[in-house]
Amino acid sequence: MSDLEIIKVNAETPYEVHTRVGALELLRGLIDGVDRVAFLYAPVLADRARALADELGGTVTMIELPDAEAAKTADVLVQCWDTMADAGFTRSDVLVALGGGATTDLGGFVAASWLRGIRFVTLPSTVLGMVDAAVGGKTGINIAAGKNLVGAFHEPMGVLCDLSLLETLPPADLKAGVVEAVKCGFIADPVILDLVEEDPEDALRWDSDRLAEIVRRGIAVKARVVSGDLRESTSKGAQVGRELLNYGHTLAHAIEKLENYTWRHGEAVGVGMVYVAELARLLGKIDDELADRHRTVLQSLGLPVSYRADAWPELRDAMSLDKKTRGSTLRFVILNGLGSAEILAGPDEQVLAEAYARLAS
Ligand SMILES: NC(=O)c1ccc[n+]([C@@H]2O[C@H](COP(=O)([O-])OP(=O)(O)OC[C@H]3O[C@@H](n4cnc5c(N)ncnc54)[C@H](O)[C@@H]3O)[C@@H](O)[C@H]2O)c1
Ligand SMILES: O=C(O)C(=O)C[C@@H](O)[C@H](O)[C@H](O)COP(=O)(O)O
Ligand SMILES: [Zn+2]
Repeated sequence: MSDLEIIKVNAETPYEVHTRVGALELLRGLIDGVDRVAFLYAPVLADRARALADELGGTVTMIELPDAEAAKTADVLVQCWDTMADAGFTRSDVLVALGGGATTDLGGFVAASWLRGIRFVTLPSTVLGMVDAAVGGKTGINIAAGKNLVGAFHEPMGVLCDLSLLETLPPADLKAGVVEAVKCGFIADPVILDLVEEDPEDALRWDSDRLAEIVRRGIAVKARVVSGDLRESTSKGAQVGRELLNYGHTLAHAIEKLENYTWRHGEAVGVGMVYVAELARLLGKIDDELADRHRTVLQSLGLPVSYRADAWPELRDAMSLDKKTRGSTLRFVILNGLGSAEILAGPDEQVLAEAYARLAS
């Protein structure tokens, strides 16, 4: 057994993240004795969800969500509340969310908001969900003004990453999920970058040992960072707390908004990381080798590294509502070395535009 097969998150109530083929068999034991289960799932996983629900026994209310980002809306949230009210869900009941990051973000927010918070379990079915979204308790929805602007911090009671679910994941989604692990490589664990660079094709094989190690290392970084700053409240001066995990996300969320959420989150994060690498290079914080490595590792995976040149004014506008912004001061996470980051607060507008010009196509 890999020593990263079970990773602990030190939340107020600590919980475990299990990552292996067959991890879903732990679900029954995890929620043993619960009266009612709300089982939320992505449509593509309907058969798997029903089979799992049958194994649980007891009263299970099945809720099929719209696919992908269409699940992360206020309308869907209200529909879930209404269904849970009809089924009489109480504070001792549990919600289970099976799907990618969109499903677990919405499911987590239903759990956070129902009766002001009930327990929930995440069963991520994408690489991105396993490495990132299902762990750490950020839950929420998108609104017209931007990505994840409404939500809550609410930790799951357990996370089961069953690697066998990745067999049916479309290659483009698998690839986009690896980006969040690459992010963890730049901010904390460069071995992840080595693993991708040594054999990018193998890194994208759903059943390779390499991908399993990349996923587990990504989870380990996420678990370590959130355990130190659950509510993203401790960045001070040079000390970067949970905001570290937001590396590349300021521009990424702006791109997602402009694209009406049709770009995959991971693809946008890749471009966002190239952007902050250009910012750091311009400011003399990182050398050319490290800045260029962002492009080369993403390109080796066949991921985008640029965006439309004419989009800058709209992107700049959208970035103002980023959650790291304080007052009117825009803040970015930038590297000052491999595996080492700092907060860049209120950068010069010309530098921001120049960094964008360097990645624009
Ligand atoms: N809460 C967090 O900390 C956090 C972290 C990272 C990302 N996110 C959020 O996660 C979302 C992106 O997650 P995602 O990339 O998993 O996208 P997603 O949930 O939209 O899933 C991507 C696609 O894969 C399909 N799919 C999922 N599992 C499958 C499987 N096993 N087989 C076949 N198809 C499958 C889905 O139906 C969907 O079409 C974004 O909304 C992002 O903001 C949240
Ligand atoms: O867990 C975190 O913290 C992250 O920032 C992880 C990100 O990968 C993730 O996309 C998160 O949802 C972004 O958070 P947001 O607060 O910028 O919406
Ligand atoms: Zn992300």
